[in-house]
Amino acid sequence: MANSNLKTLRDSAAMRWIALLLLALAMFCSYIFMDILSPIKDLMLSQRGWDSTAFGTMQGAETFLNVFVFFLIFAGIILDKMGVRFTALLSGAVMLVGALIKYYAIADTFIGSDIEKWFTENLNYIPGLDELGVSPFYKGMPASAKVAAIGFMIFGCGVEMAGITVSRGIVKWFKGREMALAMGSEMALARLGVATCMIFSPFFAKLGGNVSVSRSVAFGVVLLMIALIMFIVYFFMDKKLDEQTGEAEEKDGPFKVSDIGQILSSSGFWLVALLCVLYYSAIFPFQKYAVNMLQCNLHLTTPEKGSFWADDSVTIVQYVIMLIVAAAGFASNFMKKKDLKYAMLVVSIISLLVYCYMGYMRQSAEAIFAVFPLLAVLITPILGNYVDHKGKAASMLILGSLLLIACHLTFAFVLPLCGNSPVGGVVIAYITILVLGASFSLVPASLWPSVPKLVEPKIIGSAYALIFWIQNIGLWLFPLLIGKVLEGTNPELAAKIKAIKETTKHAVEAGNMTIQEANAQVAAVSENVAVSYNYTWPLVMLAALGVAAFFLGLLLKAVDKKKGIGLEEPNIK
Ligand SMILES: NCCCC[C@H](NC(=O)[C@@H](N)CCCCN)C(=O)O
Repeated sequence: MANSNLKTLRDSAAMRWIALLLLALAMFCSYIFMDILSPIKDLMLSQRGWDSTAFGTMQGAETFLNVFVFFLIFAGIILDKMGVRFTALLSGAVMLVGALIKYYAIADTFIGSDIEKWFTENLNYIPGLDELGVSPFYKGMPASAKVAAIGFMIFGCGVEMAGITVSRGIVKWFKGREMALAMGSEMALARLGVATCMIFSPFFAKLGGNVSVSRSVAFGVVLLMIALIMFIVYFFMDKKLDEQTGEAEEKDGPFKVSDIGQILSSSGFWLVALLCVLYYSAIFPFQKYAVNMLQCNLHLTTPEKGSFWADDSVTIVQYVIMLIVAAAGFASNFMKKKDLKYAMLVVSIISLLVYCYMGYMRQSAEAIFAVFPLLAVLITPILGNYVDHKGKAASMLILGSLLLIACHLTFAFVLPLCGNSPVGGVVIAYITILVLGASFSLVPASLWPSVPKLVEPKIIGSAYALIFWIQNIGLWLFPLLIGKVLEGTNPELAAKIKAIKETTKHAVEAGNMTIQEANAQVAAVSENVAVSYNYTWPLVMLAALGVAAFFLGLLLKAVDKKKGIGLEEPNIK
């Protein structure tokens, strides 16, 4: 250490922020993998023969073990018993194992393998769970979707465990210092991960003109290897810190069953946990379908191959502009001089507008939707700072819910009217997505820092684990429900696929068509069906979640006033 007065690693600002960078980069990579298939739902339908229900079931599997096998609760116990660095390594390894299984399911080698055959015939339900309607598999689910679901379940355990571990790690390194800014920065980088995924997943899938969905998943797997390396480096920093402080590990809040009772008896905790599950259920599951929703509503016309806007290098330029938006916006938080702060913000906003223009010119739903997490990258730390100094967390939760309702209703009822007006449609889509991005900054920036005001410091880790668990119930259920509502409200599309499958099957049996020709016809119809869904009802369902979150927000504000919880008070007095 440069300064001999510094006693431990965490006393050095540089070391503290390096520790945060390692944890946040690991989360950045995990958030990329989390949504790796979301922007290529249309390709999964056309290349792997999935339908919306298979896609929704597979996506929902991510939270299955956390919710029904209570893995998140165990993760909390492991974290409190074994400490941050061990749990970080464990979560990194679990994420990687799950990702490798998912990669195998999507890989070309899986097609026609014995494993595919076995999974086609077996694992049609889990005894007991099927009766309850919570089985992550069903009869007729494509084998690749079943195996991908198994991989995604394991990944889901790792990523949620990592989420709790990183939060606790930040508390360990930043307690009494710039903790809210550190948490906001970590979330901002995670959002950048989602934006990166929206651009690079389709980019890799379509690289060089030939479509390969497994290439996107391979990209995610490589990133998870990097995440594991980040956790390994963090392991040594954390160990060094403990050697310096003389602490064996964080033992200040061990998980005890009696603590759960204490947490569950707090009305404020319940209101925040319910608001969290309602709000996040209308965001994360939506994110998995948003690109397809835009494709279905905007009738985008991909630029001709060989034209300037269709070139792969434009994607890279657009990503660099995205990094400028994020870096300038993020840096503005640290500028002491007001002029410099505003200059950074102006650079960030101008870059954002350039980014939006490029997204329009490329007619790319993925690039258009990528501004959603991008705005959150820009303003989550700013709002976190606001909560730290000015408070108003409960009001921000209410405002965030109102914006959520307005956005989902606009997607449901206004966007479909703009399909024939290419510029109008894209402009409305951009504005709505940006407003949704603002909502997605308001709620997380105020919700997560409010939890320490609701429970004793000793049980904060357990409280986060419980909120994550309750939230995961919604994150499991809603992708599934969106898929089902989508299929249910678009019966003619499912019938179209069934009809072409039957017609081509008969033609092949009669010797009038080769299997290749039949597959090509099915793929062509599937491709057309994939961009023809009417998303009105799934979106109305998500808006209804926003309405419930809004009323809970009002109730929380009233309870806060009555009980003096201090949610409207600044964190730093
Ligand atoms: N330091 C704040 C941690 C919470 C961030 C929050 N993430 C979650 O709530 C995860 N449980 C979500 C996992 C998503 C699963 N698809 C966030 O706002 O990202």
